Order: sequence, then structure tokens, then C-alpha cells
Amino acid sequence: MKVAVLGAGAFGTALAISLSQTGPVALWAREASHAAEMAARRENARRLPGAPLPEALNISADLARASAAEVLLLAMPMQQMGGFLAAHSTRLDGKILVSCSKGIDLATGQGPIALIEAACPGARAAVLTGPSFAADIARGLPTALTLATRADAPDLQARLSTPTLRLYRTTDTVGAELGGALKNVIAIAAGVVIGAKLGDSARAALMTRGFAEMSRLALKLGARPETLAGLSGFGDLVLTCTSAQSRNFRFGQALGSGAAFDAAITVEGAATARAAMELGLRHGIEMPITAMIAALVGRELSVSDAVSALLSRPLKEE
Ligand SMILES: NC(=O)C1=CN([C@@H]2O[C@H](COP(=O)(O)OP(=O)(O)OC[C@H]3O[C@@H](n4cnc5c(N)ncnc54)[C@H](OP(=O)(O)O)[C@@H]3O)[C@@H](O)[C@H]2O)C=CC1
Ligand SMILES: O=C(CO)COP(=O)(O)O
Repeated sequence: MKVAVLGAGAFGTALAISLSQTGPVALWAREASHAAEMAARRENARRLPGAPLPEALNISADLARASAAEVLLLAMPMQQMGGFLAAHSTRLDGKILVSCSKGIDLATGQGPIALIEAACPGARAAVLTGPSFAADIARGLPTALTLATRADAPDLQARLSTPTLRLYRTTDTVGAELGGALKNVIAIAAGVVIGAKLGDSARAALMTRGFAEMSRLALKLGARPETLAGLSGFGDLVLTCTSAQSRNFRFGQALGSGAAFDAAITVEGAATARAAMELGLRHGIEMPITAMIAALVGRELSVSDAVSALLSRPLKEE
């Protein structure tokens, strides 16, 4: 199965580098100048500097050529995916479309699988998610991810695994999508706690209560508990809440400490906080941490007011 990665950001580039070990891979960038620069330097200096691009990796800005592959990995920010699918649905329909994005679409309240199925009804939709920093994958460090598809897909699992990228498969697409989306919101909150110097104990409490609210919403929407406890949920929550490599965590740190943050950096949890809060309201699920992050991101609340609001919630059973 030929593979192409659509979206030459940090994650798409890292996956393309890793997958080049096991077969031909194309990497598509939306800007011709970006593709030309990568092809000339054999490096994605804009998005993943310091990671050499293998000679076998075919780089282009020609979507028709790249999307001739059977398996297309969609590696762009979640809020861009709906527009991308709508613009190219004819070309993408009938393919195996693997979303590598983590988030909930703010416009529709849906995850990547539903967006793909709505735009491309003839496609096979999948989600690739789990604890993995692009830089680690690109360096060939060991990484384990979850591949979620509605129908069991050992063939796709085998094609997208490499000696250092170990995929586990599941048919719980709801759990895999929501785990990856919601953990980013909690990672922003963990960053706020550290940025505001509230301490590691407070971060551990927040991660635990954050996991509880992630699980409440996901289970209500049909996820399986074991998926939430797996790589795409708990695993990625731990990674993102504890590492300064995470952009969501760093964004939270900046919010907590009052520092500036570059608005051009992809921070999926910012839009997803609001989308998740709206889903929680619609389904009657209490999500106090998510609501706090949505309000902080929207500058509707100060950090000290947000912390006071969380600490003054009624005492209850765990
Ligand atoms: N970085 C990481 O470690 C990981 C990221 N992810 C997920 O991967 C997704 C992408 O993140 P990441 O690669 O890091 O983000 P980056 O910010 O590094 O790159 C985003 C890429 O998407 C491209 N893009 C933006 N809008 C569109 C569009 N409308 N059509 C086509 N391409 C577009 C950008 O193009 P351009 O360069 O031209 O602006 C850019 O190349 C996110 O959902 C993230 O959560 C998942 C696991 C790890
Ligand atoms: O999803 C990720 C790690 O699994 C990447 O996290 P950030 O988007 O916060 O950098």
C-alpha cells in the first residue's frame, strides 16, 4: 500500500520520515515554496528543523500526485480539516484516510472520523493518535500509538507500523478521538498550574480530575473505558501534561505566568476546550476544568479567579 502524508507540519513530516523506512512515502505541502525548500535542503526547516528527510521521501506540492497513494494521512490542525476535506472531497473519496489530528471541530462539534465520513462517504476513515512528539518519532525513538478504525484493520496497522513506531489497533474510534482531543485541554490546564507556580501536587490533582471529566464525556458518547485508560487517553494525558515539549502545556504555562505566546503555534486544546465544553453542556456532563480553560483562552476569566472557582466547588465523593 502506497502512503502519502498530506500536511507538512511537524507531525506529518515526522510520520513521513518514519514510514519511509518501510516503503515509498510522499509528503505533500500546501505551499509550493515550502515543498521546494524541503526538497532542496532535505529538511523541513520551517516546521521540524534538525530532522533529515530520507532520500526515499518524495516531497511535492502537487495534491493530484500525492493523493494517488491508497493511504492518505491527514496531518493538519483540526480546525483546518473540515475545509480541507470539503475542498478536495472528490479527490480523496474512496481512499483510506487516516486523521493524525487531535481535536474537536468547533463548527460542528464532531471529531475527524465524522468529518471524513461526511465529506468522503466512500472513504475508509481511521484515526492515528497517542503519546508521541514529532521530534521523538523523527529521531527514531521508540513510540507507541493507537490506530482506530470502525472495522478491524490489521492490514493498515501493519503498513503504518515501523521498527520504532509500534501501533496498537482498536475499533473504538470514539474513545481514541476523544482521548486525544480532550487531553490537550487538560494539558493547557496543567501548564497553567505550573506557570502560576501552584506546584506539582496541584498538577497531579488536576490531571486526575481532568481524566475523570475526559472519561465522563467520552463514556457518555460511547467510548470504552479501556480506550480512555490506554495510549490515546491516559498515555497521552501523562505525556502532554508533564513535558515542556508540548505546545499545549507551554501555552498553558504562558497563560499561568502572564507571558506572551506566539499565536502562530498550533495549540489544539484552545479551540477544543470550547468545543468540548459545548458538547458537555449538550449532554449534561459536568466539565469544570474544560470550562475554566475555555474561559481563560477567551480572556473571560483571570487565572486567580479560575483557580478560586475550582477550589470553591462543593466538596463531594471522589
Ligand atoms: N507535533 C506533534 O508532536 C504532534 C502533533 N499531532 C497533531 O498533528 C496535527 C498537526 O500538528 P503539527 O503537524 O504538529 O502542526 P504544525 O503547526 O507543525 O503544522 C501544521 C501543518 O498543517 C498545514 N496546514 C494548515 N492548514 C492547512 C490547510 N488548510 N490545508 C492543508 N494544510 C494545512 C500547515 O501548512 P503551512 O506549513 O503551509 O502553514 C502546516 O504544515 C495536530 O492536530 C496535532 O495535535 C499529534 C501528535 C504529535
Ligand atoms: O499530541 C502531542 C503529543 O502526543 C503533541 O502535543 P502538543 O500538540 O501539545 O505539542
